[in-house]
Amino acid sequence: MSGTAVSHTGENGSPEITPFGRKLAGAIAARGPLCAGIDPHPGLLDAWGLPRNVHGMENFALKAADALASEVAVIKPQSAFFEAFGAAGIAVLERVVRHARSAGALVLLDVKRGDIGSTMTAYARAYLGGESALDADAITVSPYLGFDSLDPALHADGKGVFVLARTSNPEASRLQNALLDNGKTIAQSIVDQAAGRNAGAGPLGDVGVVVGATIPPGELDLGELNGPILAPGFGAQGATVADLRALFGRDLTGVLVASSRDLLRHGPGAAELRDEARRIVSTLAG
Ligand SMILES: O=C(O)c1cc(=O)[nH]c(=O)n1[C@@H]1O[C@H](COP(=O)(O)O)[C@@H](O)[C@H]1O
Repeated sequence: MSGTAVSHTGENGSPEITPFGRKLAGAIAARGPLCAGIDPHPGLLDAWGLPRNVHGMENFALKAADALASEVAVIKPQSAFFEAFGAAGIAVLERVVRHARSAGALVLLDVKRGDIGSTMTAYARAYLGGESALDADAITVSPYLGFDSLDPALHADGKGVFVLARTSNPEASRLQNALLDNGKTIAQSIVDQAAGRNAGAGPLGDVGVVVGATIPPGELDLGELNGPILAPGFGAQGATVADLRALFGRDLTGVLVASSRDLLRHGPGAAELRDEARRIVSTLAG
């Protein structure tokens, strides 16, 4: 279930790469649909009794990864909090990514990248290229340079993307619910383009979308997506399990529920972090 992409030998004898969607479906079946965010906020460093410097951040991030990566399906480090410390912070991020993958979690690196195709190729190499020190299983991407500009990341073998469609923040609605000339909202058009890439894949395609758990039900038609949905906004941003069910339906198949601050505030004890992760998974199943 971990980041190891090559799992079988294909008919022609060459290694067959397990698609990200299949790995994710297996991870969710085994561990539940929780995506644990690792967001080393200054306020959380204070709460864990750690200094607001790169050493405190390193201690926080490695402790959180160590406690949670053997428990949850997906670990989502938020790159911004690591980048804030420059090269030393990126070095910590590299360790977190490696450590979480080797403990059996899939790593969704939250970098929200998006650029013209040739630059996107470099981003894909940085985050989804097997040779990179930041090689993750999936990344978050922004489609505002055009969905097809994301192609280099969409074509990375065995890797996944989560495309921002309808984000959890209150400022998002005006732009993402704006109507295109075909009468669809921008958010719906992004979902539909992701669905086009996932057609025929099973059990889940590799192209996920980000839909905030905080948005009102009924805005989006996700019925044809055939891919995973990352739902941030649960916990610290106010969304509840009832909100998730109202938005995505009773059975949350394919929905990866993300929590960062609300989960991490249960640290620094590893047992407390794991207990809280288990509690969330059981409420999502019930
Ligand atoms: O892509 C994301 O993960 C994301 C998308 C979105 O719509 N809203 C959102 O909050 N996020 C990220 O999810 C995390 C939310 O953290 P908490 O609110 O502390 O659970 C942050 O790392 C955000 O950058």
